[in-house]
Amino acid sequence: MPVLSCHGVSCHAGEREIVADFAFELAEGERVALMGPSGSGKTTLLTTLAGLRPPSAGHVSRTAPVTLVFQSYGLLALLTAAENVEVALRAAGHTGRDAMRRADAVLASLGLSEYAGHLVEELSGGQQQRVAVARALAVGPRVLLADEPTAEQDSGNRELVLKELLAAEAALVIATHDPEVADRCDRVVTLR
Ligand SMILES: Nc1ncnc2c1ncn2[C@@H]1O[C@H](COP(=O)(O)OP(=O)(O)OP(=O)(O)O)[C@@H](O)[C@H]1O
Repeated sequence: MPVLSCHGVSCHAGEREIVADFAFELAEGERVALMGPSGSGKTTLLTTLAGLRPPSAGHVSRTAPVTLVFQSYGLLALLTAAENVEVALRAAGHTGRDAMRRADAVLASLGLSEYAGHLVEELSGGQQQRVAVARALAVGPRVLLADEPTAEQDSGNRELVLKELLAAEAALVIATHDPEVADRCDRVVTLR
């Protein structure tokens, strides 16, 4: 049984149809690259699959909570990198010291140890993007949707982000323009 599926999904912005009659199934542990030109609807589709916007037609089924890495990160700028991750861990039921320990470990895995105590607004775009990935991975997601999570990374950090995403025991959809990222996934779904 898929952990996430949708059938006949259409998404509109006003009168304009952005995604048309889209069907998709994501199996437990499967890794899918979502590709397509800029403006083809990848972000629209991911936010719809995550349940953040209703489709204008069709149906989305989820058998597990869905975690989303936002394209624009969605971090709390006046908290530190570690606090951003701890907020997610606390919301998932982890308490004080355990949340701090887990946040430190996941930030370290993404090369951010020395920035854990920095305010997000003091970090570069690429560092903020890795904090957003850390926050998503920290909660041990079963279904993870990541919107261009390597777009702001240099090649070394792109590898780090990809390695950590692929090491997660999660069913994964990665929206990407990067053919090398797509090559590392099990299959590619392309929006036109
Ligand atoms: N809230 C909105 N109101 C109007 N149009 C929107 C809205 N959100 C998205 N769109 C339009 O929908 C289309 C798809 O946008 P979306 O961000 O989903 O594409 P994308 O494939 O993720 O693009 P990119 O690769 O550039 O991130 C675009 O043409 C965009 O202008």
